[in-house]
Amino acid sequence: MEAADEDRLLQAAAHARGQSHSPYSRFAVGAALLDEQGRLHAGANIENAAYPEGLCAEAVALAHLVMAGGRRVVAAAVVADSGQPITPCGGCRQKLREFAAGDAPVLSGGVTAEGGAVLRLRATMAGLLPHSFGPDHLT
Ligand SMILES: O=c1ccn([C@H]2C[C@H](O)[C@@H](CO)O2)c(=O)[nH]1
Repeated sequence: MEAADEDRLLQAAAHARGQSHSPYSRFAVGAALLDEQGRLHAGANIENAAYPEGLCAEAVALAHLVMAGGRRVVAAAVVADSGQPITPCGGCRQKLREFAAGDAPVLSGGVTAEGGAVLRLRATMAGLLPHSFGPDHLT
C-alpha cells in the first residue's frame, strides 16, 4: 500500500473520530475501511447509557461498507488518542476478518495537535488474528 493511500485512510479515520459519541469512556475512536472498489467507509464509536450496547468504530465503518455494496475490506485504519497504538478489539478483528484477506493492512494512528492522524503501527489482519476462523470453514 502506497504511503499516500495509507495517509488518506488514516485521515478519514481521524475525521470520523470527530463524530464519536463516547460520553462514558471519553475515549473517541475513528475507523476507516478501503473497499474493493477503492471507496472509503468510516465510522466512530457510538456508546450507550446501557454500556454493553455501545458500538465500536470498526463495526460502524463495516456496516457502512456493506450497506454501500462493498464486499471486501482491502485495508483498515483505526485512530485514537491513546498511550499505546490502538488496535481493533477481539470482536472487531473477527468482524473485519469476514471481509479481509490475511495480508490486509490494519493501520493504527495517533492524533495530532491539529486533529489529523499520524501512523503509529502497521499490522495485518492475520497478524492481529492468527489461525482465525472464517467463511472457508463453513464450506
Ligand atoms: O478498537 C477499538 C477499541 C475501542 N473502541 C471503543 C469502544 C468504547 O466505546 C471505547 C472504549 O473501549 O472505545 C473502538 O471503537 N474501537
